Amino acid sequence: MEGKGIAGKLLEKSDEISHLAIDIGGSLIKIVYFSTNSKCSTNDEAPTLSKERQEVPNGDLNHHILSGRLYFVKFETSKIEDCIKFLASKKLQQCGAQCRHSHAVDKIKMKATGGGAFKFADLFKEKLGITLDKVEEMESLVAGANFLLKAVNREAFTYIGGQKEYVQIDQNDLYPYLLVNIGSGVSMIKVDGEGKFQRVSGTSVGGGTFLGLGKLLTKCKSFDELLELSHQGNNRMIDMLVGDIYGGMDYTKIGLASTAIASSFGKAISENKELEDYKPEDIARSLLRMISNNIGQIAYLNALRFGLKRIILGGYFIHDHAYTMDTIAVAVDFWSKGEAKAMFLRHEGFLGALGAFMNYKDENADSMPLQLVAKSSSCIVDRIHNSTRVDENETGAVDCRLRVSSSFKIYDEVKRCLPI
Ligand SMILES: Nc1ncnc2c1ncn2[C@@H]1O[C@H](COP(=O)(O)OP(=O)(O)O)[C@@H](O)[C@H]1O
Ligand SMILES: CC(C)(COP(=O)(O)O)[C@@H](O)C(=O)NCCC(=O)O
Repeated sequence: MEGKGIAGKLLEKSDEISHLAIDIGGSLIKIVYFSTNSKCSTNDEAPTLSKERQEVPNGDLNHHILSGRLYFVKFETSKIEDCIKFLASKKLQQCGAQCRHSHAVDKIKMKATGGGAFKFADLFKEKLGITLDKVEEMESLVAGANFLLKAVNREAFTYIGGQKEYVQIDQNDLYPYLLVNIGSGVSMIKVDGEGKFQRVSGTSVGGGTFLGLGKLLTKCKSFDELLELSHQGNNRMIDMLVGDIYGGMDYTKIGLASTAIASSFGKAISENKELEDYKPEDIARSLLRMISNNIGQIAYLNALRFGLKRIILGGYFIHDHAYTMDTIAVAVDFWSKGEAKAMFLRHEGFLGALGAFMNYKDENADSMPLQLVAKSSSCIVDRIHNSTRVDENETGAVDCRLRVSSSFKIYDEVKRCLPI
């Protein structure tokens, strides 16, 4: 990863990283960083920044607006060494070193969330001298989702009949909603406002289950390979359909079409076949459908439980994947009889990291939360739709402005965030 790939290229172009937050999950590490795209100075002076003094709504002139971009990078948690190398990469260290002041190494803090913020705290300290400043995982997911829904243009969309339809949600009509985060496992959170939420349910049958079972059953080596394989498959070869049980007929009395799945993987019981007799692509398809369907159903039941009409889906499992989104959306629509809507997010995998990022405080301004404002035309890098290969370690950079107090020096934050 070091020096290679999109993330490496981005860093070369964007030397001035001011804030960086990390979400270390069971499967993936997600990093969000803000960069002003300006050069670090070569002496101890503050770097030249493209900052403007700008009047803010409350008449307070003591703030700078830093223009820049939010970048999104991911690594596999099992390859945490790559992530450590990335953070310690020469470019970052150089920038930190050039901006060096008197901060003690043990003062360097980085906002971090996810279980790995606990599990790998010692590793970060040992390898990078960074203390992980932990932000609670559910709190981060909610803060990240709220930010995206409120601030980023063309972020939320519905997926119906193979079509994405972007939804601009009225900020006054955002709450309540059900946030369903499909990571290794699944968390379901009822969100009632900024910082107002309750984790109402969850299931251990999630993204980790798909990848774990998929690897065992198909010999695929990676998530992308498994998704790609699922494209070519036909789940009917393995799933037992209503028609298989009802002699090709619909079960009209209870509203089940003959093509509906009666039992996921059900055909495998009735035939005298071994695993090798099934095509890996059919298994992958059936597995993806089973897990997506199940999550869609549990999400709907929880929405029903609390009278929620809007279900927002996040987590890297979704991965902008057409079949996954379609299955979940159809499941929610089917069980709710059209009453509830499933919505997806462009930056679905980065809710936790974004939320941890939002947790930075401007220590020069009475510890006010940093104010991050996405520019209106923030869809910089659109992802390849209908493809399972969004292979770059980076997705959809977002143009942003960061409002900080005038006494804030960007290099202070660089020192706080990065190894020096
Ligand atoms: N490149 C990848 N490697 C592994 N899993 C991936 C990858 N891309 C997507 N996934 C899916 O995303 C899930 C992890 O989602 P994520 O939101 O990052 O959860 P976590 O925080 O538990 O790591 C995996 O279990 C897998 O289903
Ligand atoms: C424990 C977790 C919050 C960890 O988050 P993750 O790394 O999976 O994103 C999540 O895996 C989860 O909610 N699992 C489901 C546990 C349950 O409710 O049964």
